[in-house]
Amino acid sequence: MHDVLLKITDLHVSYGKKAILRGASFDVRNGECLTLLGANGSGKSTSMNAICGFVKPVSGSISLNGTELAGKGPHTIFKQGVAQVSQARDLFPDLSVEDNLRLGAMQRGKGKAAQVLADIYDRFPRLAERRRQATRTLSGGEQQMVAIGRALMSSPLILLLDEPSGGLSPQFCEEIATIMDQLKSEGVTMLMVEQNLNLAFRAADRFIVLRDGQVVDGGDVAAMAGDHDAIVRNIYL
Ligand SMILES: Nc1ncnc2c1ncn2[C@@H]1O[C@H](COP(=O)(O)OP(=O)(O)OP(=O)(O)O)[C@@H](O)[C@H]1O
Repeated sequence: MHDVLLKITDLHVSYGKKAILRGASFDVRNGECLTLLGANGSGKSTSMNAICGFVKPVSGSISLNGTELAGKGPHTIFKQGVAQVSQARDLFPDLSVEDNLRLGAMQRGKGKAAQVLADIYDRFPRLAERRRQATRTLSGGEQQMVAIGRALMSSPLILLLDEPSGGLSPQFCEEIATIMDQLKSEGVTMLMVEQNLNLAFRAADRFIVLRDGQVVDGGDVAAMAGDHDAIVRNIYL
């Protein structure tokens, strides 16, 4: 097993003539949670979308366990083991919780999917209780759990989370943080974009700061000993 699971090297992404990522390089190590920080428009979501194949890079490398992903399509990248937690709004609102979860299994055989589904219900008892309910009738936080559960159904090598706390109450942010702690203790590798700095620093092992499409700062969260002010200043410079 490589120490580095995902290696991004000199990544350039443009929308039309507008360069958004301008030589971004960073690694995600096996089993860690890395958080991408940066001001609005610095290229965080673009980085996630390039890794998932929704946006094609102009140049640079995205390597997963030594396999090149840059230029491949979203379906191929998903099959290689990269699962993005969709926003809750991307769920199928009229389908039941269970049907939404099952859609995440795609590649799995029937027996394996049933086992993974059982594991997800163990992890999210709240979803088990609501398995037959139409997803639109769930609260925002519960829908976010379905989105995380659906991504986990493919047993990914790396889970990408774009704003997992988006619009949730403090109580649900806490629940999401607990879920992420649990995933980390199980060795799930995660890459996260999160504007809620409390959640970002609580869940992450390491952080990087993007500015104008380049990585300008980064380090271990634990080494900061709770002193986040300097990082915050660096984000919003
Ligand atoms: N599909 C697109 N077409 C054209 N420009 C885009 C597209 N998607 C994003 N952009 C632009 O690219 C820049 C970076 O956007 P991106 O969403 O990556 O930033 P971000 O760091 O995630 O910001 P935020 O914190 O506001 O979500 C922005 O200026 C945005 O307007």
